[in-house]
Amino acid sequence: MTDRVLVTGGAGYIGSHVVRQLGEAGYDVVVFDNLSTGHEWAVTHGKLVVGDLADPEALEALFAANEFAAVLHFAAHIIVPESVSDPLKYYRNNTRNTLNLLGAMSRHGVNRIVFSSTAAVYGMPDQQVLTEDLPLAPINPYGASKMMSERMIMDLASASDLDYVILRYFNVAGADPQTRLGQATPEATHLIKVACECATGARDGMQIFGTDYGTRDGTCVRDYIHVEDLASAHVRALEHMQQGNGSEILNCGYGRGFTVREVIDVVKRLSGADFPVTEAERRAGDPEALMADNQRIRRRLDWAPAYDDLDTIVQTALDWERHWQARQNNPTDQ
Ligand SMILES: NC(=O)c1ccc[n+]([C@@H]2O[C@H](COP(=O)([O-])OP(=O)(O)OC[C@H]3O[C@@H](n4cnc5c(N)ncnc54)[C@H](O)[C@@H]3O)[C@@H](O)[C@H]2O)c1
Ligand SMILES: O=c1ccn([C@@H]2O[C@H](COP(=O)(O)OP(=O)(O)O[C@H]3O[C@H](CO)[C@@H](O)[C@H](O)[C@H]3O)[C@@H](O)[C@H]2O)c(=O)[nH]1
Repeated sequence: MTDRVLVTGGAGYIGSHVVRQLGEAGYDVVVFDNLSTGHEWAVTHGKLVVGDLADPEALEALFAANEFAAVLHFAAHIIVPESVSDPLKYYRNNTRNTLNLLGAMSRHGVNRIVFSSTAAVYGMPDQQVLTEDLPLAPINPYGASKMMSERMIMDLASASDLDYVILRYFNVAGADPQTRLGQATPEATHLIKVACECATGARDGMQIFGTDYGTRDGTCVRDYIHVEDLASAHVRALEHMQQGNGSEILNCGYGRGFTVREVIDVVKRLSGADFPVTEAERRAGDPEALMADNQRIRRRLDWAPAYDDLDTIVQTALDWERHWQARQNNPTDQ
């Protein structure tokens, strides 16, 4: 059995951290990415094939040229408000292109997949700590596009020898502690990224979306997971399938949450910067509080986080942000 693995979207934020850990674990990695939001420099291990999942010929050539032991599928569009205004863009790239990928895997006998899903598949649940067997009720096309992809994967698995690990990420943040990788998406909307851009002077200020929630300080609660811990879950998921342990659906989070105000306070304290923060209306589609019940991933993958600390998450994000801005200002000085 070969240990060559295909990583779609491996030039992006989360995929690039996973590629680094896979490379360090000895896997032979092939990244397939159209570089729409990813970066060539972010592929630190293996080979990058520039191509689009919407292109059947490129996919066919990729699978004909390589014998893959498994696929890790990250490639997607990820901006929730954009999915509301342009839903077909999300169904095309997230749902239809997952169908294209599953078709190529099926034709070429590749029978293991790790899939990047999201807490957005749960929608606006009544409870705050979420288990994997809750009913899925996404409230935006992004979440729906991922739920439909999950369903296709499960249906194909029922009809074939496909094994899968569906990972439902909660709020991913932080960066490689050695600042080799980090979130480099232009016009990012994620809370910790936005606050770090304010702290380092790349933005003048930011808003808190909603201060009248029923939480301890009125702002939304989220379960922030360090990208390195999320990456290690992927390596374990791959090993789990390679050892013949079958398919899983697993939440990826720490099981505790922080409010928006608490996150901003940590960014201010660690950076020493006091940037302007204004209070604004609730953002459409924001659930009040989301936290992962992570008992299943701990048990099934024997996964234990190494960075479960908000200061560590924010410090690595701040270090990356400073590095990334210096690099953009002096592109030759890398
Ligand atoms: N960032 C989060 O907090 C979060 C939370 C839950 C789930 N996810 C999921 O994790 C995955 C990775 O997200 P990310 O934050 O690293 O985003 P990202 O935008 O940094 O990475 C996505 C990568 O996929 C590539 N890509 C997109 N469409 C493609 C296509 N048609 N063909 C080939 N390559 C394509 C992009 O160029 C990019 O490198 C996504 O599936 C996303 O839905 C992310
Ligand atoms: O400038 C900002 C940005 C965000 N927020 C708030 O901060 C919280 C977190 O927002 P954000 O970082 O945008 O993440 P989410 O909207 O929770 O979504 C992320 O986490 C989900 C899983 O929980 C994934 O499904 C999504 O893909 C991913 O973007 C929310 O209450 C936002 O309203 C602000 O108040 N101001």
